[in-house]
Amino acid sequence: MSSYIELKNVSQSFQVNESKVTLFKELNLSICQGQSYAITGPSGAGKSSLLMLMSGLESPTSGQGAYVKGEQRKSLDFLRPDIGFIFQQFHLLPELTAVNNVALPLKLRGDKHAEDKARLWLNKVGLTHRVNHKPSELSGGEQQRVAIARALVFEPGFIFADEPTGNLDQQSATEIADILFSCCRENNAGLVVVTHSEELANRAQHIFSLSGGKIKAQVNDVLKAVSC
Ligand SMILES: Nc1ncnc2c1ncn2[C@@H]1O[C@H](COP(=O)(O)OP(=O)(O)OP(=O)(O)O)[C@@H](O)[C@H]1O
Repeated sequence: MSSYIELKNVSQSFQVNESKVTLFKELNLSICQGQSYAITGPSGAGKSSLLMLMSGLESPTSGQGAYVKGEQRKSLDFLRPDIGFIFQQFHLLPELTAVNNVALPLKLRGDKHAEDKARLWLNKVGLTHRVNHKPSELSGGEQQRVAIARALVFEPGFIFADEPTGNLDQQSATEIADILFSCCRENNAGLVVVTHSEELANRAQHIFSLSGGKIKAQVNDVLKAVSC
């Protein structure tokens, strides 16, 4: 059963001291499971804020978000068990080895096979030889591979990635993008990537350009995009 995230007439603003900062007004968009999306736009346009709204981790000032699964339409609060997050700074737990970082989300869900599954995912992202290394003993690209394995290990319906290649050299960035897009495709996960990289954005089936509080949605003609 395919599912999607819907944002309807969503606006976001912040009160900072005496002044009100409006990031965007009345945006409408959908994110479908199994499809890939990039959010681009200038610094400060509100890309990360939009990612937080889509994932249900923050609430909009006005408008509604919904998580639609077949006939069921729920609030975005119900999306939480079904999302994985990847950040520019990796955010791995420094005291845990790669395998324990990846196993953690499964252990928190009470999965008895957590470590076996974590090893399988580290194998998929090409880190079989680094399973017992701690983050400080890994390169930036390797840490991001661990973060991808950790985000995908419990097979969530949606993956959100905020500048996942921002800290990496060109070759590592390309390898990470290959792994991220192919793993999401294999798992039929929806993928939303915030990026300043045109190269990364062009890998997505849909591109949202956010600027001046408005969003422009484009379908990537080179890749096959389908509606939910
Ligand atoms: N909780 C908050 N309170 C006040 N202002 C906020 C809050 N969250 C974000 N902002 C402001 O909203 C603006 C947009 O931030 P956001 O991180 O979403 O932009 P961005 O497009 O992702 O930028 P960048 O490309 O530089 O990462 C910024 O000016 C930021 O300071």
